[in-house]
Amino acid sequence: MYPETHTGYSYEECRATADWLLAQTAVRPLVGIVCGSGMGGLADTLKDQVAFNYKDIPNFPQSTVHGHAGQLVFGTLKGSPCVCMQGRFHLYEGYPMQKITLPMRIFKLLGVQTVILTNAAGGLNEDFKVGDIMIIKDHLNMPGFAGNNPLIGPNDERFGVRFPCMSDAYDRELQQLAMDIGNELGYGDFLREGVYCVLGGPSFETIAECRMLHKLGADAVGMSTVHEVIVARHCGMRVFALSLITNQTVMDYDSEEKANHEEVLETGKSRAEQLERLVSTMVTRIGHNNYC
Ligand SMILES: O=P(O)(O)O[C@H]1O[C@H](CO)[C@@H](O)[C@H]1O
Ligand SMILES: Nc1nc2[nH]cnc2c(=O)[nH]1
Repeated sequence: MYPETHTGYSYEECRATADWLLAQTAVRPLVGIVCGSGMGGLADTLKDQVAFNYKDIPNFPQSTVHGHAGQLVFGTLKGSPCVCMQGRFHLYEGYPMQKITLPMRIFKLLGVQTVILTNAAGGLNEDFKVGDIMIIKDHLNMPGFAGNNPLIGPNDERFGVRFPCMSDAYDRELQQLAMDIGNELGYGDFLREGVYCVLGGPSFETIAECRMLHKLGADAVGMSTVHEVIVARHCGMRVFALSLITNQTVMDYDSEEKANHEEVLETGKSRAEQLERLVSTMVTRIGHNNYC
């Protein structure tokens, strides 16, 4: 009934991967972090690191994109136990959605309660500037409109329900916490909130596509995060996500601007310090079991 590419990994295979990792580190992470393009420096801020190359982890895919190192790093952030993906997987790398989202189920089985995702995105909102950090409050799942959802296939109730709710995908308390911390850190001038739209990539958008996405209510566009969020919410983890606006999308036929991955990585570098401080401060203030 379900094509092979839709079956993903079984609960037992996910459990085996999680148990393999747990056997090799004493860290019991409550927070899982995913680093966006050019934002892998976040993982370097973890103390007492135990790092695994993706190629050594049973069932894990490999990172193929420049700016995604391909390591799973365990450690502590100001005393809080964390696990951090230094490099994520994207649909355009040729992996099925069930594979690019596998790490979310591994996070869950490692004991993670809160997932923090970061990404590089093109700004669609004309009020945004390159270097702005956008707290994601909602998403538009374009591949989902075409029938591509990471939860397609048989549902294993040990992970979650068949029809998970997504109107509360992005935890509102965590959004407020990020806004408060950002303001305390003096980031008010470049801290925004908005709607992230995912496309399959790897080609960047045409001018007509950018205009359409903006009209549909998207503030930023990228090629990741949403699938991970859906799987993380399906298995009951809290989610916080942010986009670094690495480039302004082209909306005007007279513009000479051209989207490119080098600019994306450069902007990542130039905001690395602030991003790391925002995320690490959040980690120290997130309460578990009783929320914030
Ligand atoms: O979403 P992350 O992984 O940050 O990467 C973003 O940057 C790349 C394009 O430059 C695409 O992969 C896009 O999704
Ligand atoms: N799709 C898309 N992804 C990005 N990632 C970083 N910038 C962009 C962009 O402009 N478009």
